[in-house]
Amino acid sequence: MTQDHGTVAALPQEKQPQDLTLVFCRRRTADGPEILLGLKKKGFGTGKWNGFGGKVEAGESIEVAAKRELLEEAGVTATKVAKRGHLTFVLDSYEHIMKVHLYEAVEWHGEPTESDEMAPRWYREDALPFELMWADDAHWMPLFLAGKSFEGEFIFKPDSVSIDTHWLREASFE
Ligand SMILES: COc1nc(N)nc2c1ncn2[C@H]1C[C@H](O)[C@@H](COP(=O)(O)OP(=O)(O)OP(=O)(O)O)O1
Repeated sequence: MTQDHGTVAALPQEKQPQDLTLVFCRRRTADGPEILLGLKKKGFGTGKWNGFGGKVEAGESIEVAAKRELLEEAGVTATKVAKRGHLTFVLDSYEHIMKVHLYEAVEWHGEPTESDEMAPRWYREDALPFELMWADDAHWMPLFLAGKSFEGEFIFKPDSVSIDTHWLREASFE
């Protein structure tokens, strides 16, 4: 794990924070564990494989928002989720500082179904398409897959593709 904590650049003053969610479902198969990713079809991050999530709406709890976005985007109902990450993202191409609340769906049901926003697909956890995912994912996903919880900040370069500075550390959300 990279430990740049303390050396990361100051967050931009002109951007307001915005809460977003990101949820991952997992399953065990005869070939090993798999994780559900979705190909983003429109909006921010189009063309990337990611978990399911979006902005928390006014008056909505973060956990309710996480479950709502999973249902809207993948047709999957989560009855129990566990907070696994708190990640801050800063990109020139996004007007807010993203505060992303990352969850694992611990209990869920429903067959993943394509929506207007995401096309879901199960991936083996040892064969994730990191080259088609956000650059930060390669840093924290190993912690997620190992069952750990974490927090961190990722400040992207002006291209909004590669990471300029970051820190990442294990954390507890109990
Ligand atoms: C920059 O790095 C990122 N990495 C990862 N793994 N995920 C990210 C990154 N930046 C954003 N995300 C996630 C956070 C959210 O789950 C989505 C973005 O949400 P979106 O803009 O699609 O929110 P919605 O409310 O669904 O959008 P609409 O307002 O268009 O309905 O990406």
